[in-house]
Amino acid sequence: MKEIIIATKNAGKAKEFKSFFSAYHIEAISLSELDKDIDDIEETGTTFEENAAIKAQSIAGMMRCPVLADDSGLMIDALNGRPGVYSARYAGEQKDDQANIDKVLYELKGVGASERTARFVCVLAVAIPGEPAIFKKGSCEGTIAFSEAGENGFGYDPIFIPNGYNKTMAQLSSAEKNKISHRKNAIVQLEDWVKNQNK
Ligand SMILES: O=c1[nH]c(=O)c2ncn([C@@H]3O[C@H](COP(=O)(O)OP(=O)(O)OP(=O)(O)O)[C@@H](O)[C@H]3O)c2[nH]1
Ligand SMILES: [Mg+2]
Repeated sequence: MKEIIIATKNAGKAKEFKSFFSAYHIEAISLSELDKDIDDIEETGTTFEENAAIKAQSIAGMMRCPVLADDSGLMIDALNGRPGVYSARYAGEQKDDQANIDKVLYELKGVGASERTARFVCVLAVAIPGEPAIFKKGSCEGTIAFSEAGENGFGYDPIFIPNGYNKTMAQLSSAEKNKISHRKNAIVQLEDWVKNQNK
């Protein structure tokens, strides 16, 4: 089976990429599965695009093969787009999903249902040694719940209610999430490139 390296150490993302790529008979390999120990890549950018490019290009340079990276996050209108690019570390360097959720719910105390609009955003960057990077962006619109619900997914999924649903992303099955997510909406735009990897 063909393989593609995904420049992520996030187990939740890796699981979703494995599922997307298996449909094309490609194995998505995350950084945690490589034989080498890869140091954490500093995400010094201020946009999803910059951070996705930093992650994809640094691993492509090291491995000398095409690499896909995902930089993603949750943008909440009532918080002026925060946590945004800082979603993983919103409550501190330890990247604690529960602490991040608690911080968002605290900051949205007193904010009414109609003001709790938000979206997940995902930017994918493909770095191919010697070629310009390819970028694709996907989003998923929704609202922030008043409390957590659900066990599936990762990150902020327990407090994000996608538009058209009355449950959180974490209450959807992974198959349901993978049909509507920001990641899915970005990856479908890479379909031609993905299919070419298998030739
Ligand atoms: O509920 C969620 N469902 C999702 O589908 C999702 N996608 C992203 N996020 C949040 O945004 C951060 C990304 O930050 P990020 O792109 O820097 O990734 P990361 O640092 O976790 O891993 P890496 O890929 O950089 O190794 C993540 O940690 C999460 O907090 C999500 N939350
Ligand atoms: Mg990161």
